[in-house]
Amino acid sequence: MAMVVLTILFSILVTLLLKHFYDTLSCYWFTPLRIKKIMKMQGILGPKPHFLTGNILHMSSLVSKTTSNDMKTITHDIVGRLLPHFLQWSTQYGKRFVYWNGNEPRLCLTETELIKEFLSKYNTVSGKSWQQRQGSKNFIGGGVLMANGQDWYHQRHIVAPAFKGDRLKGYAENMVECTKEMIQSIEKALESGQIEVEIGEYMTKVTADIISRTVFGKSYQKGNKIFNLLTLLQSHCAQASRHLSIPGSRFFPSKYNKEIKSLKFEVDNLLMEIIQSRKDCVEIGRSNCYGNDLLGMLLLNEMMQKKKKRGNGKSLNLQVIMDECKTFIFAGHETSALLLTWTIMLLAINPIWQQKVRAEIKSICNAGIPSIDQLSKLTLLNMVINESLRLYPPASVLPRMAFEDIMVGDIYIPKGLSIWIPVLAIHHSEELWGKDANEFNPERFSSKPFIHGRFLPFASGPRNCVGQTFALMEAKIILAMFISRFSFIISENYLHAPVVVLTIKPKYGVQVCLKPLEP
Ligand code: HEM
Repeated sequence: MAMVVLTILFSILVTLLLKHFYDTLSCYWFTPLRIKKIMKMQGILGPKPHFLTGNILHMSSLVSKTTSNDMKTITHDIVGRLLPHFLQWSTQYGKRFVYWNGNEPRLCLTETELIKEFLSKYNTVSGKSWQQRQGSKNFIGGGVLMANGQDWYHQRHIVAPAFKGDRLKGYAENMVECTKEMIQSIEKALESGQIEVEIGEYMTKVTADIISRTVFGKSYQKGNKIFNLLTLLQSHCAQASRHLSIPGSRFFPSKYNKEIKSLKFEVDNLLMEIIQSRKDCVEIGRSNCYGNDLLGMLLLNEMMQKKKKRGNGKSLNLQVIMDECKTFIFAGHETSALLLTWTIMLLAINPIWQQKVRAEIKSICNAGIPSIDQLSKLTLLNMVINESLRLYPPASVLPRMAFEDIMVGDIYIPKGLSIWIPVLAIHHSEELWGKDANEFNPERFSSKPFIHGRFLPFASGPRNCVGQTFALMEAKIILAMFISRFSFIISENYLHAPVVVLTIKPKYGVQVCLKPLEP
């Protein structure tokens, strides 16, 4: 009898091992070969990939070469510096080519019509690849940014109302308060004799305060702590994900993997404490709502859906609620800080535009603080923000994987192929923007008809940035208040050295010399 049981167990083990072996082979060998063959048949070629690493090593060596020196002058011609592999491969293979990010094949797409079609039509059958999800799993988990298919659809519908109508307007007060604090701390620095500041630090702090208050409301101090831990966690995850193309690397007991585990535990505990105390307050009757912030909205949704016994409404479980909070902190912070930092750099080197925008703010807003209704009247400021997002889009590329076979225009995209949209290159394309594509010219956003698919700082289609209106409202409030309080020029110490570390950053920050203006 024992022998029979052992034989059965052994057979199960062997079957599982064989299946695992076949899945690994299929993931690293058969599927990539199949995709390569299909693309070749359509005349879409690309650089030869290496086993496991694909074209990653070649890309990193090109990028480290082009970014090893700082730029000699402040020019916005940065595609060759940040996406040298794109320039090389598009010259060699044309507008469409396939390259390999490890074992993940990626089709580069720059044709605006095809981008528009892909981003508007295929949101539930395309999404974030295993590599992308794995790389961010430990710091944002399964929140809306990394969710796919029906899970994404469901989560998007739950979080989207947080960025609409009165709820959205309700965040303005926080934004003004946080900006006032930031301005006071700059004034203090100037009073102490400083004439120059690294403006990126202030923008990072103010956007962190705003997002912590938006997500956690009154619990924002704990929120700030979570924010700091998440920042550390994100950088560890970025280090660890460099080895993701090696099978099983995520299980190695490396220094990073150990620290990731303990940081994640700490963040989740802090989040759980906040959630539990809100739930307790409602349960014992000390409060009649879960809070007027984003977390409160998610908890209310969870409670209402649970109550709907017969309805088929799905609720978010606690882990997803925690992941959603982390997602908003991650997605809504660095991008906004960078938009503000690059815009201030652009205005610091373009004094005429700085004066024009200041005059506009003065003529529209009382004491430089815009009300919600005044925001839409700040047209010059809006044009400057768009031009800044065009030249320095915080998210320089958009990768999405096809989970089913699809047709985009005349291209047959097999399941498992990722579409890679090089936003930065599209934003700097002379073919799409004209001869002055690399110059700062906000006028281009004044009247020219909008060509769909060529301006993608927030992606587009149903899976665009859900926080776009929040981000633009925040940017206008902060910039309007800052510009009307200080005049500024770029410091001699500023070195122009944009780099891509997930987003486009100024390598050494942006140093500006400030002069307070009369209120
Ligand atoms: C200037 C600021 C911002 C920029 C340039 C930006 C850009 C983007 C882009 C390009 C995407 C699509 C990413 C992809 O699919 O791979 C995205 C998605 C997203 N963004 Fe933003 N974002 C900004 C600010 C914000 C803010 C302030 C929030 C929240 C408060 C936010 C929340 C999100 C979320 C949750 C998603 C995922 C949406 C989905 O997949 O349905 N973003 N953002």
